[in-house]
Amino acid sequence: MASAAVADHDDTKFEAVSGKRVAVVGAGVSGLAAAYKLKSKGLNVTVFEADGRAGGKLRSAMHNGLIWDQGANTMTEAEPEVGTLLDDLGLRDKKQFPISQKKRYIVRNGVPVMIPTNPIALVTSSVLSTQSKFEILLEPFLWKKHALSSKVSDASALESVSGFFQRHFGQEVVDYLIDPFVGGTSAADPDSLSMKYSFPDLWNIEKSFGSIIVGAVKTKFAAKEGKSGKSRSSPGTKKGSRGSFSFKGGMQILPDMLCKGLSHDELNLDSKVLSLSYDSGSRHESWSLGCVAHSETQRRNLHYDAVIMTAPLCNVKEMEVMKGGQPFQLNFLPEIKYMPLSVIITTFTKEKVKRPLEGFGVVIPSKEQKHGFRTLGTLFSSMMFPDRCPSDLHLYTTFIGGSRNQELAKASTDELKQVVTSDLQRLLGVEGEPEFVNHYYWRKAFPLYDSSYDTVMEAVDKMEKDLPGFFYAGNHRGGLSVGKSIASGCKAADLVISYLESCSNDKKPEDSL
Ligand SMILES: Cc1cc2nc3c(=O)[nH]c(=O)nc-3n(C[C@H](O)[C@H](O)[C@H](O)COP(=O)(O)OP(=O)(O)OC[C@H]3O[C@@H](n4cnc5c(N)ncnc54)[C@H](O)[C@@H]3O)c2cc1C
Ligand SMILES: C=Cc1c2[nH]c(c1C)Cc1[nH]c(c(CCC(=O)O)c1C)Cc1[nH]c(c(C)c1CCC(=O)O)Cc1[nH]c(c(C)c1C=C)C2
Repeated sequence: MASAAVADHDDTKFEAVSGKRVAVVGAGVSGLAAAYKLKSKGLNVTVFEADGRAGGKLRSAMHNGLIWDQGANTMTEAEPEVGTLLDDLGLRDKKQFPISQKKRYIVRNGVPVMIPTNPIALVTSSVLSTQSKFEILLEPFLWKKHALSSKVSDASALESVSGFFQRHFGQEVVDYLIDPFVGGTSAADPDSLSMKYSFPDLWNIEKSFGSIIVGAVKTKFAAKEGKSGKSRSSPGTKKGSRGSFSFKGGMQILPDMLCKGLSHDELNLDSKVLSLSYDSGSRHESWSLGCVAHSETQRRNLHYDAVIMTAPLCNVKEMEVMKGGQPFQLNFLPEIKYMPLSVIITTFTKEKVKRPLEGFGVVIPSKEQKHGFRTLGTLFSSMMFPDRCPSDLHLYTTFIGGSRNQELAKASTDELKQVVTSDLQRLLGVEGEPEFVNHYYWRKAFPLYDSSYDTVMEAVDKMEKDLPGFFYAGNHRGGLSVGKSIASGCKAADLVISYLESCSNDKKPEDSL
């Protein structure tokens, strides 16, 4: 009964906004997820994408029986919005889980060592010295407070990831666990990342419990208790518990399926948004959007009731924005640093790989560059997903650049092929040249969530506050991962619906006059 009442309420709510026109800028996974949600609620959506293809940082390729990803390789289902979307798209059957995904390696003293995944494995592992293992064990008693936190109220908000973990677990943990984790999830280094924005959950745990170990254990128990209570009434809530996954055919399947629901008129590829204008005087469609296609010289102006912006903020900064006929200067948007990255795909015949490793991949800590390594890390793509290449080959995906080596990210395919072959020779014993090489360069792969990121978030909040009906979503807000980008897009769609509903309520008395 209760759920029927809720459904009734929701139906009236959507009736009020159905047919309203919403522009979504950017056909990355956040924009497409937002458009999908809005369309499913009966709104009229148009997606604008500057590129000639949809997907943004999800980009799969195929050639001669090889399948690889040039952008994101895997995703998780930690955000509930992801599970809902996969169900709605009927994509559960296409999910592909990596074989032995828990086997992940870091390099220590020039050789790959498996990263321990539980406390017992940590004790026996050679990743850390005995002293560091004790420091972890004794962290509840030995962790140090932020030196300035008691004097300057907001000083801890600016703390770097390395500073934070150094206080809790010591420098070796930073060098051999945190640095490779950060490298393998953002291509950044722990000195420049902000703890508050990169690991908000751990940052909050320290605020509540002090010790990370105590806080993590207590939070885990509390979550388990919550879950067991829940699972009695609704079985099957452990959908996201199997870790990272891809799709048969690569990550591109996800944007492709999202695009399938959009008609030709609803998805405008090759359409770069150049300007946005808000006019509060208009009763309907108070937003005007100017865009230009590659093939055209003339700008098209189109009208909408709301806008969801998912283009990277560096692109938003270039847009001309007007409010009430006056320029709305975006000079309050700070410059954002981006990580450049090259992704190199190689294949080697199996007999040429003398020491292959099973599992997810290997990341190289910055400290290990002294042994001559120049790559950030390599995913063992065909070990994870054997159908990605013929059975006589190994296919590898190697990442180069990031904050550690920004110049090398820009190098030629030939130079990078040598760099990758040299690192794989040391790590896996590959012999000779790769059979196949593919190179994709991301000039701005990831925004850097550094200590000035609070000014970025403040500027985004200001844009939304000063521009009614404008909502910002995507990987510049709340996290880099595919899952977090989807969640951000879905949240923006919900906010648009609430906003349009409130507009229609405001207009009702006037309408009846
Ligand atoms: C190499 C690489 C590996 C990654 N690996 C993983 C991984 O394994 N797991 C994971 O979870 N995440 C991974 N990520 C991160 C994740 O893929 C991205 O953060 C996420 O896909 C971003 O989605 P988005 O929609 O926010 O942005 P984007 O995908 O960047 O989409 C924004 C879109 O806006 C368009 N645009 C820009 N300006 C305009 C304009 N003026 N008009 C119209 N359109 C415009 C762009 O062309 C783009 O298509 C990886 C990213 C990269 C680059
Ligand atoms: C070595 C460089 C990189 C590798 N992948 C990426 C880089 C820069 C990009 C990337 N990978 C992940 C994400 C999402 C981050 C998030 O916030 O969830 C991004 C942007 C997924 C990921 N990769 C690794 C981990 C621990 C995660 C988190 C999700 C999960 O646990 O599966 C580690 C890792 N990345 C790379 C390798 C070789 C590797 C581990 C051995 C490549």
